[in-house]
Amino acid sequence: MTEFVFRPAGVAALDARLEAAGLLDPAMEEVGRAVAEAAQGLAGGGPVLLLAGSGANGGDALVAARYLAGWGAEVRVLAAPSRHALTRLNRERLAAFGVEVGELTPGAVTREAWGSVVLVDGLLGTGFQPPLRLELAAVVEAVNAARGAGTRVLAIDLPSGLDATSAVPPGESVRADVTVAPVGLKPALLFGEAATRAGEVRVAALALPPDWAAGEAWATRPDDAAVAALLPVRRADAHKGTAGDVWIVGGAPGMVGAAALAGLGALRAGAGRVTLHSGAEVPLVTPELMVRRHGDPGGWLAGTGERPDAVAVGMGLGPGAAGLARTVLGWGLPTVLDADALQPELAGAGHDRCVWTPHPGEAARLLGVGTAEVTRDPLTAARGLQERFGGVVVLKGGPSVIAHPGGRWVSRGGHPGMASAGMGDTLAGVIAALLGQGLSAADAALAGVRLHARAGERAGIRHGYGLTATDVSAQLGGAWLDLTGGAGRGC
Ligand SMILES: NC(=O)C1=CN([C@@H]2O[C@H](COP(=O)(O)OP(=O)(O)OC[C@H]3O[C@@H](n4cnc5c(N)ncnc54)[C@H](O)[C@@H]3O)[C@@H](O)[C@H]2O)[C@@H](O)CC1
Repeated sequence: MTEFVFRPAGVAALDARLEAAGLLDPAMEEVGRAVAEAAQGLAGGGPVLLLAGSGANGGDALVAARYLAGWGAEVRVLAAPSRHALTRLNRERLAAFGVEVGELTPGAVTREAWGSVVLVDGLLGTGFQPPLRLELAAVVEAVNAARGAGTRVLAIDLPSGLDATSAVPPGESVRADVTVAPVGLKPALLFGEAATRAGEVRVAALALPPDWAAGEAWATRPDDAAVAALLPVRRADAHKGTAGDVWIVGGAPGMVGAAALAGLGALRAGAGRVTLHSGAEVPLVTPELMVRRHGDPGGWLAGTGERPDAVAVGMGLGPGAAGLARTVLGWGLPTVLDADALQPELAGAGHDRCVWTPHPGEAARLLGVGTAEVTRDPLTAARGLQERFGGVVVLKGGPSVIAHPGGRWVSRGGHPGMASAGMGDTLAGVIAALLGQGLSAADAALAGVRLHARAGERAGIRHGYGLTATDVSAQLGGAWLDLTGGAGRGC
């Protein structure tokens, strides 16, 4: 399922539409039921403690308590006073089930958590405005202490205390084992330290009018079927001339490995022919990679009339890369700009066939901000880069963000072993290969990132944290088959 990613403003807008259509009550009912089902699965028949805050997040918890009580589970409920109409209504409905609702205090949480197998955190969701007020801070501490003593914690929408938009928790927050997110994900569930506090994230789909969720989403996370549909299908009479002629422009003395890795990535992602243009002597990484050395690569690029189907420029290129990149951009061909070609002076030079592939440090350089600002909110950073540089931006990370003129995608998968030098060079080659096979810049970026991540997952099984970019390249063909469902498609 392709998932939506919302910011609080999008959630509020969706709520307003639901309310205007008289659908907010059924929506909260659906969320509560999904939470109850997840809690029941975790509790295995044991007692469940539900904590309800003063907003709609608390309302979700009260609905969940009603379902659990109706299914015969032992439920304990502690709730804050609320002025939220639907939350109050659901508290009244719960009373009809004979469930007593206790006052939400840190002491009560500690007491009631004792013997509870699962604790449901419905304290705060997208309506949280940091910092956490003192009385709730102590409740959060009590929740985490209960978890430390063995109670499983299920958060509704977000672990309480996380700022929905930020990868950096504003302070202490609930640490959850499972988070059930209504309608879609929030950035905090995807990125950085915040995401590590959410545990396993499950999206609870709601019955909404078609297009409502898409209309309010800040980004989407496409599934593998959507990515597979982008990959080219070859005819039986395909030959190297139809599979894309790719150039890699990179490699300076002492930095030739980066360009060689990009070349290898392009070959393994199906490019028909890959030529590495370099100002340095490049080692033979594989005989299929053609290497052309130029005394003055910039001069040669400026003068040559030869043109490939796609170019990747910048890997290991060193100083002067911006000038070379500008020349290549001037050709208007499908182009990947990576590493040293990612220079602020190229702002506005992008065109609709180019893909910029910065990691957070490079993105910070391009935006003129600190790296922490980029990693705190990668979706906003990627959008800012796309607006400033044009084309498509892949902001690399776990997960990566792809910003294109129509919106933003968040990638899936990958492996922590991919945190090693050379991975980005391989990715640049992969995206160039897909461009060379006729994909648009946005599609090549999305499909390239997912292929690379899938190859990393495969390589990770064998090599764990010791996996290298070369290992990932070697798995690209298998990753392609995983995504498309087998060999020979279309032949
Ligand atoms: N469209 C959707 O996605 C739906 C969302 N629902 C739920 O609605 C939630 C959002 O509800 P609300 O907007 O009512 O917001 P929340 O329930 O997240 O929080 C609002 C409450 O928290 C309190 N609060 C805010 N900042 C605080 C702080 N720093 N310290 C202590 N207390 C603080 C406020 O006083 C307010 O009472 C979502 O997270 C989700 O759980 C569902 O109920 C229905 C459908």
